[in-house]
Amino acid sequence: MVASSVLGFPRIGPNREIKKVVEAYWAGKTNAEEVTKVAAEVKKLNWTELQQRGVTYIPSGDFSLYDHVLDHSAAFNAIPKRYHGLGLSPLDTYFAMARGRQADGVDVPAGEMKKWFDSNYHFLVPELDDAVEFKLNFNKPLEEFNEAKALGITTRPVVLGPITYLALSKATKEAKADFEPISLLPKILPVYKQLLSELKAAGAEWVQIDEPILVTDKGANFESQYGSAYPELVAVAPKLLLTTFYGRLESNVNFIAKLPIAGLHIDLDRAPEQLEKAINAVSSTPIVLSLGVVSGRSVWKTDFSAAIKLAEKAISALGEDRVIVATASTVLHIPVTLASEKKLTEEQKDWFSFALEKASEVATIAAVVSGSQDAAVAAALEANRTSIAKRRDFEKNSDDSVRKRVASITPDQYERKSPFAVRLEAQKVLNLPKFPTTTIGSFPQTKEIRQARAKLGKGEISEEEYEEFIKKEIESAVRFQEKIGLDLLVHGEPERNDMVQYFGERLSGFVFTQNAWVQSYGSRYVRPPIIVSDVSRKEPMTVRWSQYAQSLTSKPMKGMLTGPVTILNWSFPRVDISRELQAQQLALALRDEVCDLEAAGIKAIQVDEPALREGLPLRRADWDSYLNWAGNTFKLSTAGVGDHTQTHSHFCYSDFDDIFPQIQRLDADVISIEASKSDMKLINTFKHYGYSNNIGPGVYDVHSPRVPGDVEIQERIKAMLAYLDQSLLYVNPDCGLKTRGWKETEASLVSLVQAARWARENYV
Ligand code: MET
Ligand SMILES: [Zn+2]
Repeated sequence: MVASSVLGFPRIGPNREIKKVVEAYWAGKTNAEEVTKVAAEVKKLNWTELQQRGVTYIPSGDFSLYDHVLDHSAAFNAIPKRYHGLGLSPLDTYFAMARGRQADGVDVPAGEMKKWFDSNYHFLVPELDDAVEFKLNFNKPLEEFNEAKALGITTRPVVLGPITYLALSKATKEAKADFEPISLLPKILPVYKQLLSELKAAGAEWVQIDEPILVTDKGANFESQYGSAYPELVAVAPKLLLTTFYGRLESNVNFIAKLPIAGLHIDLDRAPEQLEKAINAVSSTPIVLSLGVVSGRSVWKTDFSAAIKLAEKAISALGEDRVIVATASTVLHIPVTLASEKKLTEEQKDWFSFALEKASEVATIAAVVSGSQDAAVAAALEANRTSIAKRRDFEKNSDDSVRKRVASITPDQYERKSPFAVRLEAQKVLNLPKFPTTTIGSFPQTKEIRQARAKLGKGEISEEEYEEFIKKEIESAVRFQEKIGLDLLVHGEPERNDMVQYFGERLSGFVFTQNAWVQSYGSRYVRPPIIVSDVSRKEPMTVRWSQYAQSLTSKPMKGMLTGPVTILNWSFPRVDISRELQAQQLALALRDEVCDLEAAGIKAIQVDEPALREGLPLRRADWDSYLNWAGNTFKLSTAGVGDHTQTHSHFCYSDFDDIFPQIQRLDADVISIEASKSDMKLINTFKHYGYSNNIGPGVYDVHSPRVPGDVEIQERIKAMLAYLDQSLLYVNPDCGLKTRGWKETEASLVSLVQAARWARENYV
């Protein structure tokens, strides 16, 4: 009998229960007991659902109140010094690491957040040095294993593997210059051994140990570490299933198959071609092969026939007992269940499958390849065949005018009319001072704004009343910026529920869900739209609001758009046509919008591409092709304007060092880029590559409620000016302010404006 498994499950709760309780806790409206209680209910529900759907291996230990990498650091006592001795409870220390804390005389910034592999999930980067004293503060997988056991449910605990954990870590500021976190492997292993042996003693048969670093180019560097660490772990652990996901192992499979592990999981959604190599690598070993045939990243229904073919191939080589049918990765990246969607048409619903439905898929596929004669299994197989065939039919409806327009794109459409130096002169019409201050676009999305939007949705207020409300919000954002003395203004984006959803709702080709939330970071969840057919613009999407905002002030107003690559990366894309083609369609729609904004008198237009970096393939060999089409689509969307129009772009959340030259290639007149949390690591990048257009590295972290002082901002400006041309430096925060409150927004921006004034006086 072939077993089935799910590698990890969304931990947000079917109705965003975790967000609600955690935010209430932060606001002082509830206590730690209540948080634990709600978390227990969500875990119970997840386990029960997976059990009912017939999944053989159900994950535990993958739950988190904020981030599973942060949980791991807290459990292993990798708590940076700045959080010691603050007199906080363990839970408050944990949240201080996650989001900083500024209360009751305590003032500590949050840790750095980075994108988790090539996804839109963010993890807290562990900070390590030789002084770290690893010890097991708590055994989360064990606690959850026992929690499930008490409910009568046997689970397979999930642990983040030691090599991936260390490879994702960074050195603290205090670390020796040549310190590499991986050097701590001998020091961390005893703690892993304790964790694993406790699981064994508690009766866990298997443990899932996640080592996704193996699908990146870095993975191969760690061959000797895998070779030394895993035999030690295996000696004391339950059976270890080493899991790799999000990409291909390439030759790493050869050394991994030599480890004394009991199972190996490979991602066959992202890399179906690696099956054969994996079978060959494990065939002469006792290793069980877990086949990731059901995507954990896509919301489209799995084509059973393709999955079955892969599974049958493995079974014929290894036998039924050595094959598991699994999700390709955790299904954390997709919404909880299709059952919550009441507004999708029956046709649309039939195309998709969310986390719970994917669980049913793995169970069904496993049953089919085990030769099940069950009528329900046969019916599910038949239903899948019909759904897939219907979707294939639908895919034949392409929008000919869009396809033709894409096919006739010419190279000159990617380029601005004149080089930057000429544009810089022409853009003096904006009348900006030296060190221009600006923000990234959004202002606080207050309760009032969310309520007004909800009321409009429920029909409790009319379209006109809503518009009046938005106008007032824009007006007060404009007055606020004038009052504190910002130079280049924004309208504040009060009309936008989300920077991608807003555009998706106005373009053809998307469908929307009501409750399909996925975790982006901590309590921030997003509801990505789904691209289902060719994309085009029906009418201008933002011009009216930008024009209105500009009419209120004599200062220049930035138009604000989300770029093609970000819309694509933060949506669930189609899987029947290439991502490149989808991005081109988006770019043409945005190009029209950019030109319309210019025609409406908007002198500066920002096209945000925060997700450009996360779409970067995990293997360097695949980078050029991605960067080429992604960069081109950005350029296509912005290059239609005249020299006097200032184009901006914005990037955040990630390491930009390695793609910095590509950002230069985009040729935006101004870029703003997140910089404050990575300890100004970007500074080194500037030193290395330089930058020739205007640039505003963020001077403070907006993902934390902490308020920076003006001297702190001055220091950052000073540091940046060591490598950047003072005539090209902009002063702005790291990102938009939508998740912040007004109080801290005002205090922080006042510091920012003061710091820019200081710079004007000190750099003449
Ligand atoms: C995640 S990047 C956000 C950019 C957007 N313009 C904002 O300010 O919200
Ligand atoms: Zn941003």
